[in-house]
Amino acid sequence: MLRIAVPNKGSLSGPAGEMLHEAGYQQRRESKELRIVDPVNEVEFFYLRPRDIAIYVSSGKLDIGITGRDLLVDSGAHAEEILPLGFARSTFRFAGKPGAATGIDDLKGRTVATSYEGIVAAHLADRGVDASVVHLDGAVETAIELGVAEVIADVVETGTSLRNAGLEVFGEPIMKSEAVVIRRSDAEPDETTEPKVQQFLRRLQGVLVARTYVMMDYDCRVEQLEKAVALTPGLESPTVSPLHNEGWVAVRAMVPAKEAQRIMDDLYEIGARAILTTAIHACRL
Ligand SMILES: Nc1ncnc2c1ncn2[C@@H]1O[C@H](COP(=O)(O)OP(=O)(O)OP(=O)(O)O)[C@@H](O)[C@H]1O
Ligand SMILES: O=P(O)(O)OC[C@H]1O[C@H](OP(=O)(O)OP(=O)(O)O)[C@H](O)[C@@H]1O
Ligand SMILES: [Mg+2]
Repeated sequence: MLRIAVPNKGSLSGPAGEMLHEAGYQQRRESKELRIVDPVNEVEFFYLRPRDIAIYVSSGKLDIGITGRDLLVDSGAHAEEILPLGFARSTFRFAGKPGAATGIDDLKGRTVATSYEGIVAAHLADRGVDASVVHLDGAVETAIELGVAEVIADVVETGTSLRNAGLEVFGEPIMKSEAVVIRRSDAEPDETTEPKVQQFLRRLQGVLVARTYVMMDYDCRVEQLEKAVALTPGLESPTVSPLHNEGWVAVRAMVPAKEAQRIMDDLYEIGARAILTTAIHACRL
């Protein structure tokens, strides 16, 4: 049975559960459940604090886990990222009152408050900046107003929390994060676990593809086929089938969802008709 760590709370928890559900795995029915077994898929899910997941996975007691890249790096645990998942995207940045600092060199001798002490201390050390780091559990934006620190380093998504606290980012982004699947760094692939891990990754990749692509179908004249195929090259190559009316073909290809409307306009321009897009619910590439 594959043992997988899933975030039990916070920004990662909801989207991780949804992705696993879309990938066909049973998920817990209520938020207080700490572990469940999915007997059909032979997987056991452990619902753990996102911050602890890399530590469990590095211990080797759990095979893989879902966490944030920033949390993985911050933990310093002996685990590595094996698949980015595209949700809980954020940037990790320094911020302060307007004009408080313009770059990392201004932090010398000052105090930085953060929930990600590992990332901040390593970043400062890398750049040879001698500053103090104060660890806070959350709501770090308030630390400046209350005089605990002059500068903070925190997760920024929309920037609303910083704006509400009258703070501005400064310096280069420290890191970009998103949800990731992790496993122990020196995991020795064994014959029973490895195929299950690969199957799990293929299922999640299938969800990612189904979220990013749509299926496009259209009819076009044979003379326009090369131009049409250039607009919809598909992953390998599009499917082209004859139509009952001679001189016409039906074409089917996957296209990026974000570009679907533009591609439909371009296909129409070159004479394609009956252009349809449909959602993809699951996929194995
Ligand atoms: N507003 C946000 N938008 C996107 N990702 C976020 C946001 N806040 C936190 N994250 C990401 O979520 C992970 C942190 O999860 P964690 O559950 O510890 O914090 P949280 O979402 O702030 O929840 P809580 O503070 O309730 O514990 C990190 O990978 C972080 O980058
Ligand atoms: O740029 P934004 O869209 O405002 O998002 C970033 C904020 O979201 C998270 O806070 P959360 O609400 O989880 O509270 P916390 O600080 O207690 O973790 C994070 O710590 C930032 O404060
Ligand atoms: Mg938080």
